[in-house]
Amino acid sequence: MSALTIFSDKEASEPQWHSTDPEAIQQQLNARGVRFERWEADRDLGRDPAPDAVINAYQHAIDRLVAEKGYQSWDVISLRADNPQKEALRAKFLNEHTHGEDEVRFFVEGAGLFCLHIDDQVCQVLCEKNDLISVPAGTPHWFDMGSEPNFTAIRIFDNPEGWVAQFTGDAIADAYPRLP
Ligand SMILES: CSCCC(=O)/C(O)=C/O
Ligand SMILES: [Fe+2]
Ligand code: NI
Repeated sequence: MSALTIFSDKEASEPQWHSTDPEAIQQQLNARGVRFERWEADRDLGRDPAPDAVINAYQHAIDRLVAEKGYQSWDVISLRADNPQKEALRAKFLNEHTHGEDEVRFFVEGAGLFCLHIDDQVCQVLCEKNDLISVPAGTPHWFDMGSEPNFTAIRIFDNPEGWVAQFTGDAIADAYPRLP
């Protein structure tokens, strides 16, 4: 179940707010400039889907986002617990970073934890299958896929190059809860 937990960025041990209600989550995130919607990820992709198969299955969703916002490129990130690079990839995304464009992700399988550092708060969004999230350009954030990753997400970019990040060098992520 999707969830949002909000902390102060100075106190990681005691959440200020928590909900699993999609409407309440949406309200809190929208108020901070973050788009959060429940879309329909209803295509059967098999156990380990090839990126092209995921794109083909969800071309209609990509087309909708491109028509709305003019996005220029997209790719698929899909990780399973048997991926030999899972620890390195987990560590990479656990570093706080920003992008020069909105971070648009459509979860079509599994789950992952987006942690958004907005003003003086940290918003931890547990994104699950069906969730569309768009984090404004320049928002410091990190992402936890957990020790046994299991998710497939379509990433949509506002540039032709795809994923480009600037790491902030702030170790804030180390203080906050992670997925098991
Ligand atoms: C579900 S996408 C996770 C990886 C990524 O693209 C990113 O930018 C995390 O912050
Ligand atoms: Fe990111
Ligand atoms: Ni909960």
